[in-house]
Amino acid sequence: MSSNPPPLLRLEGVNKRFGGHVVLNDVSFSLAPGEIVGLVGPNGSGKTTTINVICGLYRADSGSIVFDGKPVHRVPMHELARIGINRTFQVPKTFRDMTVRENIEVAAYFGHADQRADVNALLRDIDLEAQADKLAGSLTVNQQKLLDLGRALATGPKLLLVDEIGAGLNPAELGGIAELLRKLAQRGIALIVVEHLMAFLGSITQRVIVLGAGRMLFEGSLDAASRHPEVVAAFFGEAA
Ligand SMILES: Nc1ncnc2c1ncn2[C@@H]1O[C@H](COP(=O)(O)OP(=O)(O)OP(=O)(O)O)[C@@H](O)[C@H]1O
Repeated sequence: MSSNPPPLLRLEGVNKRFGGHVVLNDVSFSLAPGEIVGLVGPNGSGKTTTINVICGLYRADSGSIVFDGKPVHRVPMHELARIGINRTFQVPKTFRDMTVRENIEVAAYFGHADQRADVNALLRDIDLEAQADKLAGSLTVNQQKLLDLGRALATGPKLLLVDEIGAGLNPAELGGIAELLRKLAQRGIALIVVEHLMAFLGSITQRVIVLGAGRMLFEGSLDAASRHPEVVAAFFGEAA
C-alpha cells in the first residue's frame, strides 16, 4: 500500500512542436498539492512552453495532462482557470487603467464559478492594501508582479504557474515574493516556478526539473542538479 497522495498534476509524454521545431520532447512529471517545483533550463529550452501547455494557452501535440483526476489537455485556458489552474506572466498582465482592487475584483468575478475570493484578504496577502485604490499602471515593477500574482490567486487556483517572477527585482523584493510563494504552498497550492535565479529558487524549493532543448535532463534536488554533467553541459556548453 502506497502512502503517497495522488498527484494533483501529472504530465505523461507531452510533446509540442512549432512547425518542424520540436520544443517539448516527451516531458513527464507529477506534482502533489502544496508542492513547489522549480522549472529551470537555458533560454529557449521549453520552460514557458511547458507552462503554456499546462494552462491551456497552447495544446500539446501528444501526451496527456491529468489535473485533479481529470484529463485536461484539450480544455481551454478560461475553463482551466475555473477548475483551478492559473498562471502569472513574464510581463505582468494587469489592466493598467483600472485600480489594484478593480483588477482583483475582475479576476475574482470571471475566474471562479463557485467560490468568491475575499478581495481584502488577498490584497493583504500580496501586500498591496495601501495601493488598493491606485491605478495598476502607476505601480512599481515589483508591485505589478504582486498584482499579477493576486489576479491569478483571485481565481482560487489549486495549481499556480509562476513564470520568471524574480527578474528585475532587488534582494528585499525577492525575499518578499519567496515568502509569499512559501505561504501559498503551505496553504496547499501547488506551484511550478520557472526561474533563472537559482538562489531565489533555492529559498522556496529544493525540487527542480531541468529542461534542455525541450527534453527533461534531470529531476531532483537543486544541489544535485548543479553537479549533474548533462545539466552543466546544457548551461555551459559541452566542454564544461
Ligand atoms: N508561439 C511560438 N511559435 C514558434 N516558436 C515558439 C513559440 N513559443 C516558443 N517558441 C520556441 O520554442 C522554444 C522554447 O521557448 P520557451 O519560451 O518555452 O523557452 P524558455 O525555456 O521559456 O526560454 P526563456 O528562458 O528564454 O524564457 C524557443 O525556441 C522558442 O523560440
